[in-house]
Amino acid sequence: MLEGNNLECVRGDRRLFRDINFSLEAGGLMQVQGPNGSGKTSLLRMLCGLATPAHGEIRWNGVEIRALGGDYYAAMTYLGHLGGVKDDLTAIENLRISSALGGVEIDEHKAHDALQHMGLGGRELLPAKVLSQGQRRRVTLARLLVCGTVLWILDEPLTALDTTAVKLMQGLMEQHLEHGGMIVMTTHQEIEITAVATQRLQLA
Ligand SMILES: Nc1ncnc2c1ncn2[C@@H]1O[C@H](COP(=O)(O)OP(=O)(O)OP(=O)(O)O)[C@@H](O)[C@H]1O
Repeated sequence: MLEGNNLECVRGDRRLFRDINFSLEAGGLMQVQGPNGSGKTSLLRMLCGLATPAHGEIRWNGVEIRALGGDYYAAMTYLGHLGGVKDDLTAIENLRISSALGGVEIDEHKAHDALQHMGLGGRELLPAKVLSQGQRRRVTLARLLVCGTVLWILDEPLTALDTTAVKLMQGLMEQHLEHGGMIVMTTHQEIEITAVATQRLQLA
């Protein structure tokens, strides 16, 4: 279970939010919503330990995430809105390296299969710089097929995706939730995801 207790975020001289509370259980989806600049990315960065709350705490299965360290990272995958795809590496290399950095080593065959599943068949060996924005996003999202983590934290995962890829992601996320996974995500796009428990966290 992921819990946020009385979370507060201060950026520069601005308080973006305070008193944010939630708990997310197996099979649960939390959609973080709010206008540009309301603090959605800041909240997600807190939830994956990249930023520290000005106040409050984040717990994973009852333990503060900073105390858990590597055990938390083994359970969680964070995909930031920039994607982190490296221009000079091929799609396969990008996927294998980002997976390894996330603690999961995959061979070329597995990377190939995941990229093919994401509709990138025939593009796997091209340097990422020649891929379209939507194709680059698909390379980033292919991580979800190989990571094996229970908690996905996704910042604007649907940006630049066409309708086919949005449907693919919808299916992938629903399958993850059906199997007891958890997802925290932001999106400015409309998407209906079936989950046993969906909650919306609105930032002002
Ligand atoms: N390191 C920082 N120092 C000062 N201000 C920051 C810093 N990082 C973010 N901010 C500010 O915090 C606010 C919230 O940023 P954040 O990226 O969390 O918003 P968001 O809700 O994700 O926005 P968007 O919908 O545009 O992605 C913005 O005004 C941003 O400029």
